[in-house]
Amino acid sequence: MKQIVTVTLNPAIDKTITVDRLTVAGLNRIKHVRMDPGGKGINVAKVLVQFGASAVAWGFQAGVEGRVLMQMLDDLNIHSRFFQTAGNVRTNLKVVDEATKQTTELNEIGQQPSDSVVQDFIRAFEAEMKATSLLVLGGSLPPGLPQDFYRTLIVIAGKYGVRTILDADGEALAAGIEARPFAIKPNLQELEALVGKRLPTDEAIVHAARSIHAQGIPCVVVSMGAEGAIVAMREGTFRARPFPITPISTVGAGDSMVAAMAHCLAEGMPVEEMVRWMTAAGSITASKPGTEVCTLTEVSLKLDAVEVTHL
Ligand SMILES: Nc1ncnc2c1ncn2[C@@H]1O[C@H](COP(=O)(O)OP(=O)(O)OP(=O)(O)O)[C@@H](O)[C@H]1O
Ligand SMILES: O=P(O)(O)OC[C@@]1(O)O[C@H](CO)[C@@H](O)[C@@H]1O
Repeated sequence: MKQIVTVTLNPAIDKTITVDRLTVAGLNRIKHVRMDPGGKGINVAKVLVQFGASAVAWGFQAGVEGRVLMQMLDDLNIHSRFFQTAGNVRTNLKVVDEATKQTTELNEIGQQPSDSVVQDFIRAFEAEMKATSLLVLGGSLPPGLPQDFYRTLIVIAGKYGVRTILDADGEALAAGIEARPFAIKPNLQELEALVGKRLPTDEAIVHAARSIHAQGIPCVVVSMGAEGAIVAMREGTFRARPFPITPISTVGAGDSMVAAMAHCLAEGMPVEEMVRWMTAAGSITASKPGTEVCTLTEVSLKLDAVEVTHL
């Protein structure tokens, strides 16, 4: 069976700190700290490993934090290929406010990979596509990489018949879409930025998702936090509503959706089932601390609790 490759060009160590109530411009005493390997493609790989899929995480890494990150991936039994560059992997701070149940994210900009390492990456990536069925591209681009870097990778993957799921935002998403990835998964804010207007109703979101689908993107998934998701595909447009949870940290919820999509595509599952899997995976991850992700058993048990409507 061919593998799934996830790419995290700007990985991170996620440092999640919990405070009773966040006081801006005041002293905050930290109750709890946890560290997780982070970055969108890495989170997708974490879920896929839990699901028993054959996945490899690719990207750039640097410095002491890079070594710590590689050790964290090893500890989670995640196969990886990270190209070493100068500097240090970033640390992204996630501040959980227990009183409001809100998380504030402070993400570093990341480390610029050298040109020669980028060229090495592209060469090896192209070779790897021959053994790959599905590609997941996730997260921000590190400084120095052109905004159309994802488009370049999608074009290379396409030469080998590899389908791509793209989870990015801003210019990287807009440029990536030009290469016609198989799927995109913007959250609502990212979709609004992409279409350049507010989308205040389900009808407006459906219209925007369908119009992007009509531009040649087979699967458009719009994630909407506690409101669930809207999915536009050839088979139809679906509205998914999750079961209620107590959100602990929503960090990685969107990545868990992407991972569930990759899993379902690899398994050739029917579209409506895929919508169920994606929603359940996102919601279970949102109910876990830090950047901890859902497991196969947890998701399987909750599939029937997701409400899916064919619009
Ligand atoms: N508070 C919540 N209650 C129930 N389900 C949730 C909640 N937050 C997230 N989810 C689930 O996770 C999915 C993805 O969430 P969201 O739209 O916040 O993704 P995202 O913004 O891409 O997240 P991230 O970038 O942090 O991974 C939702 O579609 C939903 O199924
Ligand atoms: O700064 P980016 O690359 O946009 O997002 C990075 C990040 O916030 O995304 C993941 C959650 O989706 C976290 O693990 C990680 O810290």
